[in-house]
Amino acid sequence: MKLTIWNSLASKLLFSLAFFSLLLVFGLAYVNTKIVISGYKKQLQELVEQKIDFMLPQLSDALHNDKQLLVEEQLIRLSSAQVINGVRLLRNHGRPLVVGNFGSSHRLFTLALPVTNINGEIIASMDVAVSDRNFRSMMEQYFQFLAAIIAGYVLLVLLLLRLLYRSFLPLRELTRKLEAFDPSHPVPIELRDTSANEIGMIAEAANKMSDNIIHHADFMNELHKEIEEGRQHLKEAQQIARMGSWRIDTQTHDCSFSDQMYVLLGLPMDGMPLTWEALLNVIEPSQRQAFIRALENTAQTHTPFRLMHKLVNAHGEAMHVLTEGKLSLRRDGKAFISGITMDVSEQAESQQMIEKLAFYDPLTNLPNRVLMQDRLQKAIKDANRRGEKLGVLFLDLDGFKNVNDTLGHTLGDRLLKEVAERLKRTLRDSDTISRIGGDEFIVLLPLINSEKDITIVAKKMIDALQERWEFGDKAIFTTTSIGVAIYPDHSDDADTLIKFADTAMYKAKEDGRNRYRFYDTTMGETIRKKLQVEHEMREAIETMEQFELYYQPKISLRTGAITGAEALIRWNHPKIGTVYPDDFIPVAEHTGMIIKIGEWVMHEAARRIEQWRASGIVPLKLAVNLSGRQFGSPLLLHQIRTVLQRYDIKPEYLEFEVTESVSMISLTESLKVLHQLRDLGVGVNIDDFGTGYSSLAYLKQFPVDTLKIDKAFIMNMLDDQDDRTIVESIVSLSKAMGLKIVAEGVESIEHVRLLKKLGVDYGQGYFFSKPVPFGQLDRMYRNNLVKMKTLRESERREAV
Ligand SMILES: Nc1nc2c(ncn2[C@@H]2O[C@@H]3COP(=O)(O)O[C@H]4[C@@H](O)[C@H](n5cnc6c(=O)[nH]c(N)nc65)O[C@@H]4COP(=O)(O)O[C@H]3[C@H]2O)c(=O)[nH]1
Repeated sequence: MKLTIWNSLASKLLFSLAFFSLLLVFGLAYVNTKIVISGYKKQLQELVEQKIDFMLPQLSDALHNDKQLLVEEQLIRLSSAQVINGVRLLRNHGRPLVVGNFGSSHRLFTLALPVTNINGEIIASMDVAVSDRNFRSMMEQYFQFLAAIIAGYVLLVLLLLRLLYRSFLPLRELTRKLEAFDPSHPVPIELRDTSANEIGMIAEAANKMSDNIIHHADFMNELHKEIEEGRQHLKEAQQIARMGSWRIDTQTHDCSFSDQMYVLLGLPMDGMPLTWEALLNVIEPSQRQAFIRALENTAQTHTPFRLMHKLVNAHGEAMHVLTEGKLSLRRDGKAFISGITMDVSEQAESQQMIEKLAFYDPLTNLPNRVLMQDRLQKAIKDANRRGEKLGVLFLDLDGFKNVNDTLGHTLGDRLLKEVAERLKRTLRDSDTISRIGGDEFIVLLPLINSEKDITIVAKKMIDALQERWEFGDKAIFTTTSIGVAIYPDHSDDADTLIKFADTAMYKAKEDGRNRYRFYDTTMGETIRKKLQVEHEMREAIETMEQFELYYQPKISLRTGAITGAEALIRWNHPKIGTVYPDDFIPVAEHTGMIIKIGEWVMHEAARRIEQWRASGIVPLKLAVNLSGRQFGSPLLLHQIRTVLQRYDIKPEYLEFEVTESVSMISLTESLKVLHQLRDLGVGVNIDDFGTGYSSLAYLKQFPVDTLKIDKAFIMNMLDDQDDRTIVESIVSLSKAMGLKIVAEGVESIEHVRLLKKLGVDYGQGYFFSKPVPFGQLDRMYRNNLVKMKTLRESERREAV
């Protein structure tokens, strides 16, 4: 509403006040003037009447007596009074008598009086013209006074109006400020007039009110901020927790959802309300009924519900969710179910993962020991019920540690995965393959009738695992040892069966690896002994005093001369006596003690070479065996260099024997080490050739000059045509490749004859000499030198 002069209360008040004040003033002035005038007139009349009364007896008398002059005199005297203009006497007889200026316009009023005689009879009437002279001056004074009073009054009114106007000014300011007052952004009204009057009180009240509103607005703002922060916090919390909240009307199924719920369901937040049908649609069809039932049950029984179920959201993402809801009543009495839905896919996956980790090997995805034990127990029960046997096969890869040490764990892991795959391909679905740690696997073979069944499977596994493994440019050769225990033959207890299979596996390793062994009762003792050996070997390698190198000479089959010797370690055990390398090298290899032992062997052999040289004899070439772990050790080259330097011997007097299987674990790595050895100037032989299934094509790349044919072939070649064929082909191929050949295990003259016939260069075996202590070798060598010298001389003489 616009404030105008017409609707302004102040202007109305002011105008009214001004108008009524003036009306009052002028009214009062008018009345007062009237009173003053009438009072004055009355006074004048009384004065004139007094004068007339005073002269009236003489006038009456004069009239009565018709004394004209006296009458006139009387009238003149009367008219000479200051307040009388003139007199006119109207007699009953005769002409009117006028005295003075009766007709003057300055007459205030005319006083008509009867003139009576003493009898009371009217004898004349007299008109007296009362002068307005005094009246005028009196009235002038009166009006001046009145004007002064009115002016003063008007001034007073004006002052009052001004006061009033000024008093209303704060109200105008208040109006303006109230109009401008914005409750959403309130600012203090701050009216200046706070004087102690009604307006001041209003101003003060308005100030207070604005302060209160500001305070309230501040409070509301804070509250709003807090609510907003709370809402934001809730939103973020929902985002972080991947949790949406919702509300569903139990009757109409009208839904309302939080933003995160839309996100969760993969639906756009375009203002379109989410419907009950849309919600049901994303729930995994098989779980929809369960969801509806849970809601209905909550609506009926008022008990909260908690449901784990699956969703497939609008983006097609499947997720595990946890939905919880409870019944709530609105103020209007309507019931709805409010709740939350949380994406627990990660937790579900973690849970699955935990369960998987608890029961499965993460590398190969095979059952782990826990699950295998559980399955074994069940399988035992089944086998018991059906009266069948059950095979427990304990597998351990041969030389897996070498793979890990030389090629790294990544490749080791790939190998294990591949092993798992090959085992799966080899076995039936009903068989359980488990990895129980490291390179150890356990296979459960149910439905077994006899040992023969197990033997077939064990062989199949050995065959499957000894094939070449190729990983990029790396080819690995490895074999497997398997121990077998059978339910109920060996035990009816799961743990015992596993333990027995493990024991049998150790036996398979001891017996040369790449084979299987069935458990028998004597094996336990062997294992115990093995642990004992390990313990005692640890003590023995502290000083190395219990160890001794034996030497087995290598003989030239053409000349019969000793051309070298292989250093073979012996452990002179204080209680047991001589312990042969086959009984402790695998343990030393397994535990890593081989590195220290191998270093000692190199030193010992080098010391002997140096000893020969010092005594003036051309040293024999001594061959030192390198196990897989030594071959892959980064210390190997350093150790060899140290030895060569320390004993100051020529590298050509030292050679190293690496078994075929070790050298073939990884072609790339082996080639690298073999080249490094050749660069040092030391010789390298491939030992036990023929057992490792290596291809001669690979061998061609090896910087080696000698092959040692495994003694098993030599020892059997006279009786076994296959072995003989193998020997023949190794010899012919080696010759074609320009390699020297050493035949080990030469036990008889027949061996020698055949080997010579085949063209083998060197022989090593019991026929020539068993491994002997250095002193003995030394004597043999010196005698041989003499013999050779004599032979050469007689040959020379014969020639001459
Ligand atoms: N039946 C029969 N056997 C014969 C005949 N000629 C030699 N032998 C035996 O065959 C083995 C030859 O050594 P190897 O094949 O390198 O096989 C060696 C070698 O691989 C390993 N070894 C020995 N000494 C060391 C060593 O110092 N370091 C490492 N790493 N391994 C060693 O122990 C294995 C066994 O050594 P030993 O028990 O000394 O057994 C020796 C030797 O005594 C024969 O005509 N008939």
